[in-house]
Amino acid sequence: MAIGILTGGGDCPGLNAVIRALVKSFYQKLPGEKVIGFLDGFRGLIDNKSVNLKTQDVVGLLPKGGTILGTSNRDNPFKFPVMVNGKLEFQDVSDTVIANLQKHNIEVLFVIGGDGSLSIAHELSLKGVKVIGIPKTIDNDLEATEFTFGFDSAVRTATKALDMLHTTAESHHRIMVLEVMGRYAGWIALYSGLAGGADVILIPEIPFNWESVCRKIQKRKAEGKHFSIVVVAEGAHAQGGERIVAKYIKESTDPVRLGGIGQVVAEHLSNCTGLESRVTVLGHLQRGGGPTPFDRILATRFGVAAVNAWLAGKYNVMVALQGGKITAVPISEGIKKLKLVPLDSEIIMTAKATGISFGDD
Ligand SMILES: Nc1ncnc2c1ncn2[C@@H]1O[C@H](COP(=O)(O)OP(=O)(O)O)[C@@H](O)[C@H]1O
Ligand SMILES: O=P(O)(O)OC[C@H]1O[C@](O)(COP(=O)(O)O)[C@@H](O)[C@@H]1O
Ligand SMILES: [Mg+2]
Repeated sequence: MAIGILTGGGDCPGLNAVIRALVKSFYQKLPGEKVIGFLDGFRGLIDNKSVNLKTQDVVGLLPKGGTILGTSNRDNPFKFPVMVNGKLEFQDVSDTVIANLQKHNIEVLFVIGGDGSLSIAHELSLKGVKVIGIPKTIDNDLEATEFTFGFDSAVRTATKALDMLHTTAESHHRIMVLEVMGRYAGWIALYSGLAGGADVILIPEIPFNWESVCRKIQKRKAEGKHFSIVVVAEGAHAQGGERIVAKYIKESTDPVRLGGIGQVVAEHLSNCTGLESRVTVLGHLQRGGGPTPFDRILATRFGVAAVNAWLAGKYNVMVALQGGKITAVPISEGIKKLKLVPLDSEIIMTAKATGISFGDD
C-alpha cells in the first residue's frame, strides 16, 4: 500500500511545509508503508514520473519556499493539450492517470492545490479515485476555508513593498502604484493595502470610478500630502471597463494571465492630479521565498489533518480552517465558487473608516 502526493497550480510558500507534515505524520502512524510524490503536478501522474518520499527527504523543508515536487498550472488530465497534425487538441487522459495510480498501489491521493487542482481531484473522485484536498493559493480565493496557506506570506511581501514605496513616494512627492496578484479576488490587495497604509485599494470585486479615485488623491494634495500610495489587484477594472489581459497561454484550460492595470492607473492619476506617478508590478515575488510563521503552522496543521482525515475513513474531502479550528469538508464545498471579498465585510468597513478609498464613492 502507498499514498500519493502532488502539488498543483501556482506555487506558494508553505507547500514544502505541507509535504513535510504529511510525510512525517504518515510514517509515525504507518512506518512500513510508502509515500509516492508525483512530480510537476498532474503532469507526473500523466507521465508516471514520481519519487519515493522518506522521512529523511523532508529534513529542512519547513522554511523552504516553492515545492520540492515541482508544480504545473496547465496540465489538466481531463483536458490535456496535445498537438495532432499540427493542431492543438484537448484530450481526456484521466484513464492513464488512474492506471498510473494503480501501478503504485496508491490507496489515496493527496492533492495540494487551489480551485483548479481541486476541481481535477474532484473529477477524479467521480471516477472512483480516493482523494483528499489541501487548500493552497496566495489568492485566498477558495471557499469553505478562512485562509489558504501562502496568502499570509504573499501579504507579507506586498506589505514590505508598500513600506518601501512609502519612503520614496514621500521624498519625490509622487503617486506610487503597486500592482499585486489576484485575478478575481482582491484579498492580497485588501490585506496588504490595510497593513501597508495605502490611500487607495482597487480590487476586482469593486469596479472603480476614475473620478472618485482622482478626487481622493486631489483631496490629499489639498491637505498638503503630496504623495499617495495605490494598491491595485491585477484583476481590478474601471466601472464599465474590462480586466487587462497580459497574455493567453493556449495550452492551458485556464489560459488568461492578467497584468497592466497598474500602468493604466498610474498614467490616469498623473494626468488628473498633475502629480508624477510610478508603477511597481510585484509579480512572482509574491509567490517566492519561505513561508511566514502563520503559513508554516497552517500548512503543518493541514498536512497532519489530511492524514488524520484519511485514517478516520474520510475521502473526497478538503481540510479547512473554520472558526480557528481545522476541519474536513467535501471538496465540492471548496470549489463550488470562488471566495470573493464580501462587499459588506468588516475589513472593507474598517478600511473605509480609516479613509481608504476603493474608488466607489
Ligand atoms: N474549474 C476548473 N476545472 C477543472 N480544471 C481547472 C479549472 N480551473 C483550472 N483548471 C486546471 O487546473 C490546473 C491548475 O489550475 P490553476 O488555477 O493554475 O491552479 P490552482 O490549483 O492553484 O487553482 C490547470 O491545469 C488548469 O487548467
Ligand atoms: O505563474 P503564472 O502562470 O504567471 O500565473 C499567475 C497566476 O497565478 C497566481 O499567482 C496563483 O493562482 P493559483 O493559486 O490559482 O495557482 C495568480 O494570482 C496569478 O494570476
Ligand atoms: Mg486557480
